[in-house]
Amino acid sequence: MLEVVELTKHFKNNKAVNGVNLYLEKGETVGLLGPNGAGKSTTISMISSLVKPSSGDIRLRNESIIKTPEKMRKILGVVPQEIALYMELSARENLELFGKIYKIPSKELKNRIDEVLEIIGLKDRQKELVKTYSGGMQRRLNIGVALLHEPELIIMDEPTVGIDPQSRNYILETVKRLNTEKNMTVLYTSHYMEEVEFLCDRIYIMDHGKVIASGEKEEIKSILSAEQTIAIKVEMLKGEFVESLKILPNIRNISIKEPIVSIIVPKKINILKDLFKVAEESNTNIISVNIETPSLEDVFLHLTGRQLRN
Ligand SMILES: Nc1ncnc2c1ncn2[C@@H]1O[C@H](COP(=O)(O)OP(=O)(O)OP(=O)(O)O)[C@@H](O)[C@H]1O
Repeated sequence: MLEVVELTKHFKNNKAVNGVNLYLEKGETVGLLGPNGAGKSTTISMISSLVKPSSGDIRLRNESIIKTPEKMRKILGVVPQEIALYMELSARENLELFGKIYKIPSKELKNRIDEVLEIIGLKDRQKELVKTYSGGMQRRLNIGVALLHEPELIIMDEPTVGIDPQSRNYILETVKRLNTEKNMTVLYTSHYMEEVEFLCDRIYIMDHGKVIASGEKEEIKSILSAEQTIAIKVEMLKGEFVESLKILPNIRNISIKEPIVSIIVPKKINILKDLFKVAEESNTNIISVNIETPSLEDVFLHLTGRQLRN
């Protein structure tokens, strides 16, 4: 349905997006993951024809839309990162106003607004002013605006940033429903691994303007299939214990979230004997040892050497 080819955007010397290739099939939910500044928003802005690419192409059903952005706008709903609503109007009034901007015929508009209010769960509060809404409710209305013209493709730019967990779950469930019940194609941008793991079948990981990994969720996780994460919970964490772990052979990575030390080691290696020896020598009491399958967070750490949320 959508194909992005060697897309590039330079802001003076900054290569914000540097040769990105990606595609979306109809009905897919695809995640675009990456830390702050990775180039996700710039990529989305080019797909939405808000920013002109320096080079590369964006194709909708095999047809370049860079010179004909109106073709894209017709089928595309964009949920921006920032709240773009009129605070002094009610939810219904906001939807009426945006419906007119989108030129939805007024006969149709009433039904569309009723349906959208149902989807975003704001039917009962539709007459209240947006400025009295919680952050989560405003985000839901932001999504509602993008759904008004029944888009085939929806692009969401970090739609759950800074909201309470309940609203966040509601949004995630709504996106899932739009995909399964309406066969809506979704491009979902986030720097929360767990959201992308929950929603998306296929994932692109971006860093420094480039796609550094892409594929089916399980495929991406299998990057680490030859390795395993071992989480060691200790009674009291001592520097000596960590230092001795560091010099053990075969340890790929050590991360600490007190009182748990997580290490990544090759699957074939039996590290447990060494682990208990090091604990004994440093007078460390091990409470539990858990062998875990790698998460997307581990994959990101492995690929970039950095934690995602820094
Ligand atoms: N209009 C602009 N002018 C100059 N530089 C820009 C502009 N927009 C973005 N950039 C730069 O491009 C790079 C990528 O930014 P972008 O916002 O696309 O990243 P992101 O992955 O969406 O991050 P975030 O999660 O913070 O939104 C950053 O270095 C940013 O400072």
